[in-house]
Amino acid sequence: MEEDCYATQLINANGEFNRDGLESFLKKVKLADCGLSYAVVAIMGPQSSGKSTLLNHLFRTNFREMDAYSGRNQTTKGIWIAKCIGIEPCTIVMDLEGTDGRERGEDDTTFEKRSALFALAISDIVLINMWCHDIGREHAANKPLLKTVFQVMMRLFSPRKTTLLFVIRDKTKTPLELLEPILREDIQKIWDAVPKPRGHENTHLSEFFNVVVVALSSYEEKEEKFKEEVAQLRQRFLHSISPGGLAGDRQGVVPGSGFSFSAHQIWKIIKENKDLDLPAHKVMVATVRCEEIAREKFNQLTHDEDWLALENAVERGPIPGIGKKLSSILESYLHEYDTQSTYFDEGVRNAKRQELESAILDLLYHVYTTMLGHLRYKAHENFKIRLENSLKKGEGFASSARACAESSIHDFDQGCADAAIQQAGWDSSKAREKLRRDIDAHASTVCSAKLSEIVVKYENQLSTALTEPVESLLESGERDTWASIRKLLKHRTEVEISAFSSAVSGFELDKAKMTTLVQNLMDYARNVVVKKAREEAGKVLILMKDRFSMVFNHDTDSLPRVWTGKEDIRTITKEARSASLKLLSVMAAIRLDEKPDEIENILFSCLMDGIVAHPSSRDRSIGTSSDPLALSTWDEISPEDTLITPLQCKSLWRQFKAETDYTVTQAISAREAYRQNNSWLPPMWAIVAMVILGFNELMLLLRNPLYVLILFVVYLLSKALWVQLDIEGELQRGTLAALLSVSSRFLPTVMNLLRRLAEEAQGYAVPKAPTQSESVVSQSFRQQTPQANALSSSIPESSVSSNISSSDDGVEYSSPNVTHRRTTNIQEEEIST
Ligand SMILES: Nc1nc2c(ncn2[C@@H]2O[C@H](COP(=O)(O)OP(=O)(O)OP(=O)(O)O)[C@@H](O)[C@H]2O)c(=O)[nH]1
Repeated sequence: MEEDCYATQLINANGEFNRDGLESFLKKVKLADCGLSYAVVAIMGPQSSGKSTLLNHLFRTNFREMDAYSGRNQTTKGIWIAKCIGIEPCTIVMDLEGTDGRERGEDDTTFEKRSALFALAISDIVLINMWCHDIGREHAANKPLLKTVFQVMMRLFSPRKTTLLFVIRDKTKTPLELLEPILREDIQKIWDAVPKPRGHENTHLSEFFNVVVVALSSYEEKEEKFKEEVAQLRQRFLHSISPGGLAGDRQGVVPGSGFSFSAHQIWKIIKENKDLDLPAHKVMVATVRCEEIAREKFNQLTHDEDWLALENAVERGPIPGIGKKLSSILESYLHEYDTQSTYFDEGVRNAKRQELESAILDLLYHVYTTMLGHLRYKAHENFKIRLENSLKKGEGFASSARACAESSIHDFDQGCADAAIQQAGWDSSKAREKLRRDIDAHASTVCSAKLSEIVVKYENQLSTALTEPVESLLESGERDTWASIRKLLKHRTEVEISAFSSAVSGFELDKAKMTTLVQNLMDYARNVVVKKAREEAGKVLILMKDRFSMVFNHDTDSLPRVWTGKEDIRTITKEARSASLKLLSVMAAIRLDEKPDEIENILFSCLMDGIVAHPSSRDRSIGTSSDPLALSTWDEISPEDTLITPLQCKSLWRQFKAETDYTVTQAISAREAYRQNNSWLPPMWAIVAMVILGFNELMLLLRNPLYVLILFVVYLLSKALWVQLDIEGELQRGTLAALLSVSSRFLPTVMNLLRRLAEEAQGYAVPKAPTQSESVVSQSFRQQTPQANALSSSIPESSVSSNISSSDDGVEYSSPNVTHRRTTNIQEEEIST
């Protein structure tokens, strides 16, 4: 199939540029792929001078030719363009509207000039078609054309060399060797006559043009010869752009991809009648085209499937080797740009390449920063896990945090290097700093938490080690209580601080921080003691009563005291109160600073020595400066260390005394009762009086044996009654009670005794009756209430037998001793509560 020349009208008769037509034509001839390897040929000459016929034979195009039989009418309007068939490299030929045409008249001069300028601006070879018979003629048709060509050539302001190929048509028998000098002379004359711009006055024609002359036989008369000569001429167009070829120096040539834009711009400038600066135009074309190529490449990238997949994937997580992938994308698009822009002006090309690279990098930067975000997050999480594992292994916090931070940041750096694009030189230092800050913040949080755990642990240990011993020491209320507490506090604090220091050594805390923590621990220990002391001070009255009861009710061997009448209750009471007051003096203030004070002396002098002890003296004492307890502070003790103020001490002492007085009273009652119970014999003076006054009767009895027998029988009966009536037991409950009891039971007992004697005398076997003492004791035990049982179990056995008896009606009653024990037990219950 024969190749098409794609003839297209480039500019119509009205001077309108067919941009779309040209684009379409260039696509068909694939000029963009040619780069700079293409040539442009134009033909100009008088109308109907056989231009189209020549081009069609020379380049196998199909420009419209005039029918030889229809007359010499204009066939080519405007400028047409077509591809030369079979000419390498790609050659484009332009057929210009003929000059000097009858239809256009004088006005056509403008179009002639414009089309001539256009042809000269974009063509490498310009064919000037002329009749042979015009050579040497003064008014030849080609002279105005040449003048126009030279004039417009001046406007290009370019020393570009274009080949002017003069094609002499219908050559005559005159040999070309004779015609050519004449033609060149004509050309030179015209050149000389054309006004030249400043600086080009003496410029030679050859600096702008290569002038070549060929002559062809008449197509109409010697067609075969014509075709033969045209075929020869065609050979000169093959590889016309090669060195030594027919084309000019091609300095203004633009790459094939810019041809359309360039041609359009040139025509625009020509139409606007502006000066056409070809070098500037070349730069302008390069700028526009490079921009177009760069824009096209950028758009292609934004729709690139690989890129879009990468952009989506990076949102979901880190992508290994992303830097290389991004680099590859960048390189491939820059390479395409380089390939397509390679023939444009180097300066422009490089500038636009940088712009394209920058735009692509801006696009890729988002992916890079997202990737950095993933890397930073991952490194941060890894740091947390590593630190936790390291701490679980028991390694020191500071060294673990350091090592984990270094390895996490190292991982991040490696990730950054992996994500980096070589061409970009992006800076990851900000993300690195952020990661460092995050790691430091996390390490700081963990450090604080771990330190808090350790601090709490040692605080608890301190609390455990101090609370109960301090409580015990305070409740002992000894003179050296506070010295012992200070010693205990110092010892336990030292032990715990030593252990604490070892425990936190791995944190590598600075000296100030360590000092603060140790001080806090010391303060905590002190506060534990203070808190305990305040707590104990709050229940000092109970403790004092407890102490009083302990001392009062127990002897020196800590055995429960029995009030036998021998005890010195006054001394014992004083001792017990003294112990309680000592406890109060211990509880009155916190003495952790080893400063001497007079609290104990003041309390003893004021309260034990009776200065303000009596309630009646209260009103007189309070408010007087002479009473040391009429104050709300102790002299040597700061308000913070004061647990019980002097006024409170006084008040507590009054309350204490009031509540313990009953105990003392009970003790005194018990002692008196014991004494009475154990002294049933008459006083010594009565016995002596009885012996002296009854001496005669005694002697009388001793002298008469019957009296002695009667006395013996009376003794026996009396003894029997004594035992039967348990008179000794009755007397222990009091004389009056004994008399009443014995008198009420005397007669029945005597009767019972006599009855039994009578029965025994008559020989009846009388069952043995329990003895009075046995029945009384068993009855007594049977009739004891549970409370009495409890009481009896809490007091000595000897006391039970002597203090508990039963009445005739079976109701139990207690001696004063029993009452005293009840009181004691009630106090004990209060203390234990
Ligand atoms: N005498 C002569 N006539 C020719 C020659 N070549 C073509 N012609 C005739 O010239 C007439 C015009 O031919 P075209 O090729 O259309 O001429 P043109 O210059 O393209 O015409 P326009 O495009 O209208 O300017 C036709 O009738 C051709 O037969 C030639 O070599 N000698």
